[in-house]
Amino acid sequence: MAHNLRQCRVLVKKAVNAGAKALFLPEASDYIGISGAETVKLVKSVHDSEFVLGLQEEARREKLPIHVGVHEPGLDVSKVKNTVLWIDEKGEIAHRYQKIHLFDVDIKDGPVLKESNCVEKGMKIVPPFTTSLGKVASTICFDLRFPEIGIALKRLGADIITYPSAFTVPTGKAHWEILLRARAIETQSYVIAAAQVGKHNEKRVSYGHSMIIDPWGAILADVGGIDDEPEIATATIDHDLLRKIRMEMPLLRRTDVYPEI
Ligand SMILES: O=C(O)CNC(=O)[C@H](CS)NC(=O)CCC(=O)C(=O)O
Repeated sequence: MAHNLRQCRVLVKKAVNAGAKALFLPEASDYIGISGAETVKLVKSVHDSEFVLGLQEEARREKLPIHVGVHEPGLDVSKVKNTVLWIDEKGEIAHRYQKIHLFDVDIKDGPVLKESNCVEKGMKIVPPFTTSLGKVASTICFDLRFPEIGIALKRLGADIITYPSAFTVPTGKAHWEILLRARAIETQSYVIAAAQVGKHNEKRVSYGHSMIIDPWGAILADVGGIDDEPEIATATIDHDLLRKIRMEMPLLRRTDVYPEI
């Protein structure tokens, strides 16, 4: 966790130097455990986590909001919550989302992960919140595969939908970019997807390729192949473009035919 905090502090500096208005960090930026048991053993509440306290200090000092994925203690002590925090420019935790869809897979010759063994699932969509970039909405990683949550967040007013992630390499190669672009196109929103990259331990490697996508589906940034060091990407959020795309091609839903989500 101390190492991850050091890496995040470097990214904060880079974001400040780039003139960024906010910094978006990946899912589980505090740590990736080698097992469910280790994930539970390492968890700390935000009040005791040197990782979260350190980022709050950075946000306050640099007046830079930070959106970051972490683990928090579960209601059941044998589990954790997989959450993302919006730390505002005063260093306060102003918003929090808990991952709804958990990653339980058993792929032949591929990843076998059962997130629900050690993670409690979130029970609600958190409405988009106002920031100096526009209205930001949070989801996490595997949520990306469920268009419903993106569409619900768009209906609630999102301009930017975030997918902080730690995708596996095979699923990342096959699906990451196309899913992100699809979510941006169908919601006519910016998509910001900060992604873990590289080897965490003997069992886990993350695909990387943090991306920023515009509401037309164009990739504005793509950084971090699996051998790369942590890096940031920047892009401008263009509210005229958001308005233009939404006006020129209104996506009026037929909720008289299928249910509203
Ligand atoms: O393990 C932690 O502590 C943090 N959580 C994760 O890394 C999660 C659960 S294992 N990863 C994903 O959801 C990847 C999804 C994915 O790769 C896909 O949808 O293809």
